[in-house]
Amino acid sequence: MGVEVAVTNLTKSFGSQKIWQDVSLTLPPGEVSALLGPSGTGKSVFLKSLIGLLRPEQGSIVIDGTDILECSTKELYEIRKLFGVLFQDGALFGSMNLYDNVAFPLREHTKKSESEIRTIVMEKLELTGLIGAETKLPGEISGGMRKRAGLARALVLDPQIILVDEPDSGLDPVRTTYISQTLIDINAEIDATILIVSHNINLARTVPDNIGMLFRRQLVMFGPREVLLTSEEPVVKQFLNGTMIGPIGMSEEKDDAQMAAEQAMVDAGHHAGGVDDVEGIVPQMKATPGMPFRQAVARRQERVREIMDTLPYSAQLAIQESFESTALTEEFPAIMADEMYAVD
Ligand SMILES: Nc1ncnc2c1ncn2[C@@H]1O[C@H](COP(=O)(O)OP(=O)(O)OP(=O)(O)O)[C@@H](O)[C@H]1O
Repeated sequence: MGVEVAVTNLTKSFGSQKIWQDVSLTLPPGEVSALLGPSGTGKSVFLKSLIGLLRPEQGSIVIDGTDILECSTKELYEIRKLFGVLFQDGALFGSMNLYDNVAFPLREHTKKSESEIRTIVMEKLELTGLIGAETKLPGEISGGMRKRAGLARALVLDPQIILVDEPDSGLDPVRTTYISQTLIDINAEIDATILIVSHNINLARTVPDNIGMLFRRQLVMFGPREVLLTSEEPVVKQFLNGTMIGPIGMSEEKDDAQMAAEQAMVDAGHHAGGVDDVEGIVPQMKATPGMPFRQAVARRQERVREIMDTLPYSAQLAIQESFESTALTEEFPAIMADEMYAVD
């Protein structure tokens, strides 16, 4: 199972520009979490901080029991081996075909034979739907395939934590759904802790077990998906519905006068953009039939049950509903459902 990542009171600035402050969240081991937020709120900076590429000036990041802001360079090197990272553009080597790109970390960091490498590379290419494309160069394939190749490469060293920076960027909605499905399948297959950074609304609604949101240099919230998806917080509602009405502006935060002017336009019949308000919860994606049972589902139920009392009432109702429907699906074996619902 993947490891826990516990972030406490993390603050990061560049010179006098504060990116975010006092960010605290825990990525539950083996679950899929997403960090949302408008452009420029520091989501990528957060990912880079987790892997030690950027250094926040305050707080702690404890991974597998080690605070990476306090540890030695050698310890950080060891901790980094737990990570697989998918950067926005896939970060592939343009002169290498897909096979060699995916094999690269194995050739660089292990002493495995070429036949062992072949077995691993082909397994990851199959998991990411790239069998048949091994000999293609990155320049000869679509953006979606490049992302999947980047994902395959991020998986070859059996990471326990996978960081994914905007898996949807540059992809059409259908390809975004495919990569979303791939992320869920990977979680089912290797039970790694996954953090996805995105501003894609559909992905946010359907993929993660837990969701957080950055806005105005703060972590607005982080918790089980139902908390954010049922939230009445104006910034969350605006973000999830993609409209112009709300605190998120074009390039910077709005002032009250601008918000009032925009509301007046809508009251006069102007369309504020976005889809019609989506209320309630869209079901979470499941692993593709034939994949292993996603162990995170049962673990999460147990965990969420323990913190249920601390959650907003609307989230509690949605969680209860999802527990009931999960217990009725094949993904959640009946025997486990019985254990879950046993009275203590
Ligand atoms: N190395 C750096 N040096 C100085 N400023 C930086 C550095 N990296 C990022 N920033 C600044 O930090 C802020 C947050 O950037 P970041 O890329 O993390 O935002 P984001 O939320 O990921 O945005 P997007 O969704 O558009 O990718 C930006 O103002 C950016 O200019």
